Parts: sequence; structure tokens; C-alpha cells
Amino acid sequence: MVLAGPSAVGKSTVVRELRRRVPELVFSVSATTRAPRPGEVDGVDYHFVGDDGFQRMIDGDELLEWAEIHGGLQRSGTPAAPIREALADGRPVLLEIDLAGVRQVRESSPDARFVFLAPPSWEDLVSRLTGRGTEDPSVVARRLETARTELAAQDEFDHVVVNDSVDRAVEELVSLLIGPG
Ligand SMILES: Nc1ncnc2c1ncn2[C@@H]1O[C@H](COP(=O)(O)OP(=O)(O)OP(=O)(O)O)[C@@H](O)[C@H]1O
Ligand SMILES: Nc1nc2c(ncn2[C@@H]2O[C@H](COP(=O)(O)O)[C@@H](O)[C@H]2O)c(=O)[nH]1
Repeated sequence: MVLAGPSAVGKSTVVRELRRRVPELVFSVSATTRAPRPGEVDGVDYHFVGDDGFQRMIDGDELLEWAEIHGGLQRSGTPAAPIREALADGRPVLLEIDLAGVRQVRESSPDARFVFLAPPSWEDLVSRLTGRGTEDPSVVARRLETARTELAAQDEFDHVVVNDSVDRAVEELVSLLIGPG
């Protein structure tokens, strides 16, 4: 399953809960050029590989997909090998990626299912992003610009899940992943 949605809608929050609820789930750890936020751990939240490391992964054809995020603020991509291994073992796999990545995976993996995590309202999204306090105002503005494009692309997805409450959204995602309990 592929999960996408605008910055600060709560993707990482619901994914953390999903991983707790579905222990067999293989969550793809992306590679990124951006620096870790406080509390983020290398190899857990991301592989923080820097520009050179990321370029080596592209050159080595190691990524299933990758994209320039938020108008080139950073590059992030999905290492292909762990995904292929998990699918070969028949385990459920979750990617959390941006819209450009979604479009690439749709081409390469037509069987994948795509879920858009939506905010209850634009105002909620802005207050989650500013309330998180991890980006300076210019980066907040870039992320909100991307968010408008992403929100306009919801129709491209198989399912839209509104993150009004983490528990309720996770419940819906679990049922999409493994069926109703
Ligand atoms: N249902 C919810 N209700 C209220 N606040 C929420 C909810 N879900 C997440 N949040 C809060 O919103 C903020 C953004 O969440 P999170 O970092 O998980 O978003 P994200 O989609 O992963 O963002 P990004 O794409 O920028 O990494 C956090 O402060 C989180 O605690
Ligand atoms: N195409 C990809 N997009 C990715 C990947 N990993 C994360 N992302 C997306 O980046 C933005 C910003 O994330 P942040 O952690 O800097 O806030 C968000 O939309 C993610 O979904 C990836 O491997 N490929």
C-alpha cells in the first residue's frame, strides 16, 4: 500500500501507530538528502544519506522511485531491495511518499493500492504544520504550496482517508491493509 498526503497531515503519526498495530507490516525506510529533525533516527525514520550518497543510489539504480520534494528543497526515494524482498516473502508493505513518487510507482507496480491521507480542513493542516514548529516560515510556505497541488490530486487515489482523529484514521488504514478485524 502506498500512502501520500500533504505535509503535516499526520502521515508519520498514523504510520507510527500502524506499525504498532500491524507488526508484520514492512515499512519502507526512505533515503533522503535532508537533515534529521530533532528526535529522528538514522535508519529508522530515514536513511540520511546526504547529496552524494543519494546520487550514488540513483547512479547504482538502487531506488524504486525518487523525487525532488517541495520544489527541490530535498530529494527522497525508496530503496528497492527491501521492498522486493518483503513482497517475495508475501508480507504487507507500506510506502509513504509524495505525489511524484506515487505516479512513478503506479507505472512500475500496477497492483499497488494508493491511499491519500487528507486533513479535515485547510485550517487544520496549517495549524498542524505551524504547530509542529520544525520548519522556518519560508519552508512552511513552500510546504503549503505543495499541499495545494497534492490536495487537488486526490482523485488519482484508490482511497481517501481523513485524518480527523489518529485512532479513527488508523482503524480505517488497518482495514484497508489487512481487512476488517
Ligand atoms: N489527527 C490529528 N489531530 C491533531 N493533530 C494531529 C493529528 N495527526 C497528526 N497530528 C499532529 O500534526 C503534526 C504533523 O504530523 P506529522 O509530522 O505526522 O505529519 P506528516 O504528514 O508526516 O508531515 P511531513 O510530510 O511534513 O513529514 C504533528 O504535530 C502531529 O502530532
Ligand atoms: N517520492 C518520495 N517521497 C518521499 C519519500 N520519503 C518521504 N517522502 C515525502 O517527502 C515529503 C516530505 O517529507 P518530510 O519527512 O521531509 O517532511 C512527504 O510528502 C513525504 O511523503 C520517498 O522515499 N519518496
